Amino acid sequence: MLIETAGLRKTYRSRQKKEEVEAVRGVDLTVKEGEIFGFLGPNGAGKTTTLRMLATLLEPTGGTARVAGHDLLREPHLVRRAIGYVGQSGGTWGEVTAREELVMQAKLYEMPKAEQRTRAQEVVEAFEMTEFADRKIKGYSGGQRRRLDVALGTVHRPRLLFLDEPTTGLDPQSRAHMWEEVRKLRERGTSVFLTTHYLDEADALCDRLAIIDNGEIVTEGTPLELKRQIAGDIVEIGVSGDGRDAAAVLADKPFVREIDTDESGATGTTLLRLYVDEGSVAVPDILRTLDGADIAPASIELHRPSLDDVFLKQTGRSLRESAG
Ligand SMILES: Nc1ncnc2c1ncn2[C@@H]1O[C@H](COP(=O)(O)OP(=O)(O)OP(=O)(O)O)[C@@H](O)[C@H]1O
Repeated sequence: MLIETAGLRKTYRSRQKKEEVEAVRGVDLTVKEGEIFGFLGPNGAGKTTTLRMLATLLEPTGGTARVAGHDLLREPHLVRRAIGYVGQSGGTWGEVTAREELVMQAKLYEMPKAEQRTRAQEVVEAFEMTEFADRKIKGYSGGQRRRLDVALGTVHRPRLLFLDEPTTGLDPQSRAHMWEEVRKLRERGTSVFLTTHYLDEADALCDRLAIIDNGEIVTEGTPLELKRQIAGDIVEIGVSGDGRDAAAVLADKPFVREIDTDESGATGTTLLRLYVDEGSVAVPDILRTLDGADIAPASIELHRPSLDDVFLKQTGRSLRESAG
């Protein structure tokens, strides 16, 4: 295991020690060598706090962890040597060039002088930065700057790279490019632990992920495993009123596993969320049943479970909305 934590906790105390924020409330995690592991959750869920603890930048209030073969609390210096860390955007800026920053980083990690420029060149090529590596950073686009941030984290060839929201604020093309860079890191043998509040990013990029909410892990697995927790399909039906009549007639149907009622839709309507075995078979039957009870649905929609449905099922809220 590359990362193994047990009961990892962090409580922030205000200076007057009056207020306490339980940012991380006992996290048990395992990350395997060679994985892209995602930590998905809404704003304030505790993602950055966990990541900074694992990267030795923040002292845990409780719990234990091994990172890259070393005890996080007893051997932080050995952990530090094995990992790379890229914080939320805003790291690089200024009059120097990407190449100069990379050489600086190599120096910082005490690489022999002869190797510093060679290593910088390798990283420039690996991250396809040749075109702009010798220009001043202040003229870079957001995507170029972010690419440099991540490149800097890899100069000393870490086994494990921590990335805090690597694509936040990037345009779709730069995001796609960043996903490719992260996949290439894995191909070259670097494992990646990243945080994100993008559902599609967690789904497309991560081998495994944990969903965190309110400082606690809600669920963990491969994107496919998580979506399979919601067996079958989801049919969403909009009905006027409180939806009780519709829910009552549909609840008796053998193919309906569960019905959730969501009143947050348009005024005067209710959204019924039906978890069914096979959506395409269920929809005609649902329509017939509603028709038989003289209920005309305002909308009906069939969809395969997404990671948002997993979050919704576990927390009762949509991550799409909570992430802001
Ligand atoms: N230095 C601090 N002092 C007090 N409270 C803090 C501190 N840093 C974070 N918190 C609180 O801890 C909780 C978790 O914050 P954290 O930054 O880990 O969340 P996050 O999931 O990374 O969110 P985001 O996506 O916004 O970065 C939040 O309620 C936050 O306000």
